[in-house]
Amino acid sequence: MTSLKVLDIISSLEEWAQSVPQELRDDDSLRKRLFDVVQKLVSNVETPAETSQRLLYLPCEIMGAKIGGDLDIFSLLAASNKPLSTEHIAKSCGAEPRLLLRLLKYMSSIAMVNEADTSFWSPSNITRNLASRHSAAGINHVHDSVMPAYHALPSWLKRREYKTPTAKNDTPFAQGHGALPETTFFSWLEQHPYNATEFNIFMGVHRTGVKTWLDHDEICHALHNTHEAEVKENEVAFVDVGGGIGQQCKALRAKYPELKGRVILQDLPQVIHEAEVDGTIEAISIDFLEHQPVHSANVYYLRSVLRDWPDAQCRTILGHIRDAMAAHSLIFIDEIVLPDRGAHKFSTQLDLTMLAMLNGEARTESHWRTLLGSLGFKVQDIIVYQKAGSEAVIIATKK
Ligand SMILES: C[S@@+](CC[C@H](N)C(=O)[O-])C[C@H]1O[C@@H](n2cnc3c(N)ncnc32)[C@H](O)[C@@H]1O
Repeated sequence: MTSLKVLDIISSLEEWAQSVPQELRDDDSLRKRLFDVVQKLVSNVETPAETSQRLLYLPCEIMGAKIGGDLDIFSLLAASNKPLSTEHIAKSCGAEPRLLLRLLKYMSSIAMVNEADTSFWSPSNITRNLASRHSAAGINHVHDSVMPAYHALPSWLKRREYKTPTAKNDTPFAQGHGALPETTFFSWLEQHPYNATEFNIFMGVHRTGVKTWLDHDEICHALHNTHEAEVKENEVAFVDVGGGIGQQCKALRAKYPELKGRVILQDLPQVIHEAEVDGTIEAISIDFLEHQPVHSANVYYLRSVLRDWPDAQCRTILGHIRDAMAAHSLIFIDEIVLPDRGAHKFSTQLDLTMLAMLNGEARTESHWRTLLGSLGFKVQDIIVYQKAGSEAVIIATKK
């Protein structure tokens, strides 16, 4: 007979599944604890048949999200103050009602939308999470650019005898897309403007809702100390190396409008072309594998850049920066710093994605220290600002 305690816990969880208690909404650390424990519990109680159901049909989830985004179903439902009929949604997105009903039934079975009544639909928590242009860009990027690389990874690893790649070419990405081995993800984007736009939008906001380096006092303190000590009007306060379309430069200017000195965004020409910056930020096209044209800046900042490259290319990129640094310059490496044990799924799945896309890698703390030490950097601090994803800023000077 089932014990009363187990029944009580199940009833509470059933209640919470209907409506999350306010306490959990208000306290993010409690919410995260519940999120982690429920995931662990599911994997501990599932049967072999349930494990198969979960794993074998996993790609259907991203497919469902892609189709829902293509048809604008999520934003339509999220904006509506009453449940919408299948016919109403069909009219709005141009799909055949009979087919749309099948799609919506799948989406509701995984809580991507809510089945309010027979053939009537309302938004769920996931619908709202997926309703923005930014979420759509992430889904489009993974579905259209990343999935072929995931598919190729197992056979690519077998062919390469399960060894860490050392070159930037011959990637699972190139194999999966049927491209020439010398094609890298970044060179491929030049020929695929739609994918480039989705990737750049996704990069700008891929951490929406989570803390960033600018939310952390110790990191900002390091930035400010350098700033007060060294920067005059026309000196360089901050360079975002491989900064994409400029989100972090803009966030920095917004947080510190009084910051003196130039703020510079650097990226490939085709990305700089799409940069969304105003007159307070200078945008410069560079190839960071070739050179670092800005000398003696206060801070050289690299976010999610070095994970894209094997060690050899990281050495080249970092070597150019080191040569451009003055004694007072700091380098801020905003990256995954994996713990030696107990890494979270958010960072290990990113590590495999970097391997599949770019022969890249998420590195452990000891790996970072060895790499930076051998290049003539002195690590001053490693500040973890997002524990689950092991997101940290490594602050270093030139030795
Ligand atoms: C993963 S994205 C990170 C973008 C940004 N730092 C962020 O966190 O949102 C890597 C960036 O490196 C840029 N990149 C790749 N190869 C480059 C190169 N050779 N020179 C300069 N930038 C490059 C890409 O265009 C892209 O914007």
